[in-house]
Amino acid sequence: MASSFSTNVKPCKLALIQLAVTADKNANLTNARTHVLEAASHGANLIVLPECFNSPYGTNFFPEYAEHLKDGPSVKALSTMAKDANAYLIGGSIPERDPTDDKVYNTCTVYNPQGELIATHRKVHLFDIDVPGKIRFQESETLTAGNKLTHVDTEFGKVGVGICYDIRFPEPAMIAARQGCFIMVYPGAFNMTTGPLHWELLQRARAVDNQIYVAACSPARDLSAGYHAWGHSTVVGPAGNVIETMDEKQGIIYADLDLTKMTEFRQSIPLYNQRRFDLYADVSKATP
Ligand SMILES: NC(=O)CC(=O)C(=O)O
Repeated sequence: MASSFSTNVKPCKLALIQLAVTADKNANLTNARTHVLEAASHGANLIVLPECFNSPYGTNFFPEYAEHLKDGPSVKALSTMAKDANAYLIGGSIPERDPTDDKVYNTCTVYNPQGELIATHRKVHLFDIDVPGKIRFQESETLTAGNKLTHVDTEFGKVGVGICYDIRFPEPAMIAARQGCFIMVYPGAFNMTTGPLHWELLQRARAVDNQIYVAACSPARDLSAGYHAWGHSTVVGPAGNVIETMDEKQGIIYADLDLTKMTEFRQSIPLYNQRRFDLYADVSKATP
C-alpha cells in the first residue's frame, strides 16, 4: 500500500510551548497568550500547548477546572490567540465538562488561523497506572475517555492528535499515518518516573514505525505542585531522529517540517510498499 499523504502543501514551522502552569486559570491563559504570540513572531504557523495547561494536573482538579467548550473562558481565549497569532493552534488540553451528560473529559481543542474551532480530541486512553513506591494515578476517578481518533486537515497537511497516555498505544499513530497524517501531535505530561524511561522512546517509536513526524508538548516542571511533569518537549523526525528537545523549564522549541524530505526518506526505506497485509491486519482499515 502506497503512502497516502499529500506533498502538495506548504512547509510549516512548528512551535512547542512548554508552559509553567499554576493554580490560577486566568494567569495560565495570559501566559499561554504571551507565548503563542511570541512563537508566531518567530514565524511559527503550527503552535502546540501542553496537556492540562490551564489547570494543575490532578484528578481532584479536573472537575473543579472543567468548563463547557461552547462558552468556556479557555476556548474563547484560545480562539482569540490563534486569530491574533494567525496560526493553527493545537490548544494543549483542558478539563472539559459536557453539558449533555455532565461528564468530564481531558480535551484538546484545535483552531485555524481565523480562530475557528476545527477539531476536538478527548483523551482516548485514560492514564490509570500504579507503579508501587513510585506513582499511582487514576484519571478514571474523575475523567471519562473519549471515543474517537482525531485527524485535522490543515493547509500544511493532515495532523493526527492524541493526548499523553494515548502515545503508549501504537494503533492511533499507525492509523493516522496510513490515513495520510504527516505528524502526530501529543500534548502530554509524563512524570519523573515514566518520563526518563519512556517519553522520548515512545515518540521515536511512533515516528520510526510510521515514518512520520511526532511532537510531544509538556508543561514545565513545578516541584511545588502535586504532580511533577518531566518536561522535555520534543520533536522527532520521520527517521526517528530527535530534531529538537529541551529541559524541564518553561520555553519554546521550533522545528521546520519538510514533507519533501519525509517523502525522500520514505522512498529510501519504502516500508509503505513492503507491508504484508496477507500476513497481518491493516488496522487503518479496521477503524470503526
Ligand atoms: N500523564 C499521562 O497521561 C501519561 C503518562 O504520564 C505516562 O504514560 O507515563
